[in-house]
Amino acid sequence: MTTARPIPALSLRGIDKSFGAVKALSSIDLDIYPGEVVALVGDNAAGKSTIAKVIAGVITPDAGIIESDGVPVTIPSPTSAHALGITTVFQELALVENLDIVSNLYLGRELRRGSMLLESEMEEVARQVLRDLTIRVPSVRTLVADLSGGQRQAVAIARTLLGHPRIVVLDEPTASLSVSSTAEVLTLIERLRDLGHGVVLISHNMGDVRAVADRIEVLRHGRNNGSFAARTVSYEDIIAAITGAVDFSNRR
Ligand SMILES: Nc1ncnc2c1ncn2[C@@H]1O[C@H](COP(=O)(O)OP(=O)(O)OP(=O)(O)O)[C@@H](O)[C@H]1O
Repeated sequence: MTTARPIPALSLRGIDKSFGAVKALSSIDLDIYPGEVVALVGDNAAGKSTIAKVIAGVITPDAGIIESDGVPVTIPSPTSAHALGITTVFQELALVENLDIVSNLYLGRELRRGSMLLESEMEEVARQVLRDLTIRVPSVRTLVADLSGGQRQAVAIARTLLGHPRIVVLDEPTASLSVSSTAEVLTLIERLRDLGHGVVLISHNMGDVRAVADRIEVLRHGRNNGSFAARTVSYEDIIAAITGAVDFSNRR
């Protein structure tokens, strides 16, 4: 007896996107399942960030179908992405250095009663979110300026969780992090999966990808070039797919 796979939380089919003469995406397919880390890998200009932006509602595709839980949808804006339970943490972290963790978590969506900020309520939720993700910081009142790179990335990810997303897209979350900070962020990604989120991990770092991904989707020149189970694929096959040494475009 075979067990049917669940319906993807988000499914992209035949997504095209051009910027003038540059065809950034050509008929891209991508499925994101709950409780799974799918890594999106590929060389520079392969189209990874463009896909992240399509999912985030930052850019609109020229063609293709997007389904959320099997239902056709459009994602014309970041607000509509949020409404579908999609949250994206882009490379350039949008944290404010001279504010503390609580203020950063709630930036632009502070809890208020009338004109009064509900500081202790925000502090309590902040503690809970950090606890759920097993993120260790000196205090929720520590300034972001005093955090390590890994802790900052963790706070940026925790911030997205306040919106109770189903899908978390992480664009190069370990770029420019130290070895120990990278390890913290990878543990956090596993935690997100264990909490049932569908995670899209965009990364150039094959070590990171192989450490946490369940599935690896390779892009080359804006096209799919293979879908691999991370546990069993060889390093050589991934590199061959990324460089185009082997055409894996039918392997889906
Ligand atoms: N806003 C834009 N205007 C014009 N061209 C763009 C734009 N965004 C992306 N592109 C082009 O689309 C292609 C795919 O870019 P994208 O940023 O998605 O690649 P990537 O795989 O994320 O690359 P990298 O790993 O270098 O970040 C590139 O050729 C890029 O120059």
